[in-house]
Amino acid sequence: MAETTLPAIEFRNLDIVFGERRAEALRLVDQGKTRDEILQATNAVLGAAGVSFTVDRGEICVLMGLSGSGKSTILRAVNRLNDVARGEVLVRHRERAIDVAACDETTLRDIRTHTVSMVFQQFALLPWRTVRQNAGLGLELQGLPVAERNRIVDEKLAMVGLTKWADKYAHELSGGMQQRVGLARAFATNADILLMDEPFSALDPLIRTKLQDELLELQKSIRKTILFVSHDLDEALKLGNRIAIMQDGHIVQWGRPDDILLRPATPYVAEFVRHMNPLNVLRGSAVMRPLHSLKREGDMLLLDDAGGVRLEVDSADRPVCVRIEGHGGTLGHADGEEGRVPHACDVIVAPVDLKLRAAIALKRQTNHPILLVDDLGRLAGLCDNEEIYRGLLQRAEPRA
Ligand SMILES: Nc1ncnc2c1ncn2[C@@H]1O[C@H](COP(=O)(O)OP(=O)(O)OP(=O)(O)O)[C@@H](O)[C@H]1O
Repeated sequence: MAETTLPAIEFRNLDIVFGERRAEALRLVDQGKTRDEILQATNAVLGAAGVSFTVDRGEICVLMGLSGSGKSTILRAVNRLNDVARGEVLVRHRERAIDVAACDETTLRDIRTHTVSMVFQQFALLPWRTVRQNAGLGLELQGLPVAERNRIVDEKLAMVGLTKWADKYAHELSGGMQQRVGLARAFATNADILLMDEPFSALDPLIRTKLQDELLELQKSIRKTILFVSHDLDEALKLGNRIAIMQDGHIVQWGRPDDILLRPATPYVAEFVRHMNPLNVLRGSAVMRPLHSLKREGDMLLLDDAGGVRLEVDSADRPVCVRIEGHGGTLGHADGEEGRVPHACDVIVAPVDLKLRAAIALKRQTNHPILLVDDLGRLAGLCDNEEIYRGLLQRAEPRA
């Protein structure tokens, strides 16, 4: 595989078993026995079974599921804190895919020091060290001289807004601040992969939301690969580029947030998503009527059933102009985040990743149809009332 396309992490048919009678437990896994049956027959706990998925570089992948479903078990396999019974855990390390489950101790140490860094739920700060010393722990293990260490740490403490607290001790900080130290410590090592095991769940809801926002903001510049454990679907949908939903050691669905919301794969997932608010999760691309299903007449696309609103596109399907009941109309370009159009218009053009919330704001403001275009300005689809209602009701258009 070309080095640039190597995923950051790849799990291949991973089984993890806690207990003495591993081989017997694995035989029962192969026979399709459940975790309970395996426990009863062998006294071994099935931590994870048949887990396969990839995490691309720069992606946030969230492992989500009820308590005991196996999220931490999988996360901890990435730096071999858990033994793998069967399968591979490939980690991109120094431009090569290394099977952490099978590599030698020296390589493992190198991976833990330079490639994979962990952020814990309970912050794990050493009480006798200052914030700066805690944040520099990973760099100390890398053997960096103190001046260099402090330079990097101060930079990371600034990133998480803790510059003024560098010389304080953990007990002098609030929970949210302590977790910011945890983040600074993980960022400081320059590891490409961050493992985050429910990092915000010990915090109160307001601080938790704030740290989620900060993480997303930071991620725009740091572009780390993050494997994040959460038992909260709201958090998973907000943070994850992709989400793996776990049940009893198995991954029951792995996909993008909109896929999980619109196409839950099992009743268990459907139960999770039933009460979710789709407004902040769904984007135009997930609900739009795609270009190929719009009616065409020559180089005109009909945007309403009566054929009164017609769009002319060029040879690359880029919107050129619009005609309303035979008269020339104007196209207005909206920003994708806020849902605002700069001037009066008849039809709106917006980025295909327009949030559903922004689409509703635009409709409310103008009541015009919304054309969704890709990065090159080519029409991808139409988002009008029908598509918005469908999204709100979390009903997927049958796949074409
Ligand atoms: N070191 C261990 N020894 C024995 N059993 C373990 C060990 N680690 C995890 N388990 C068991 O494996 C199963 C999965 O645990 P895991 O911690 O991965 O779940 P989780 O989804 O992360 O749950 P939580 O949200 O409660 O942390 C549980 O039944 C747990 O008891």
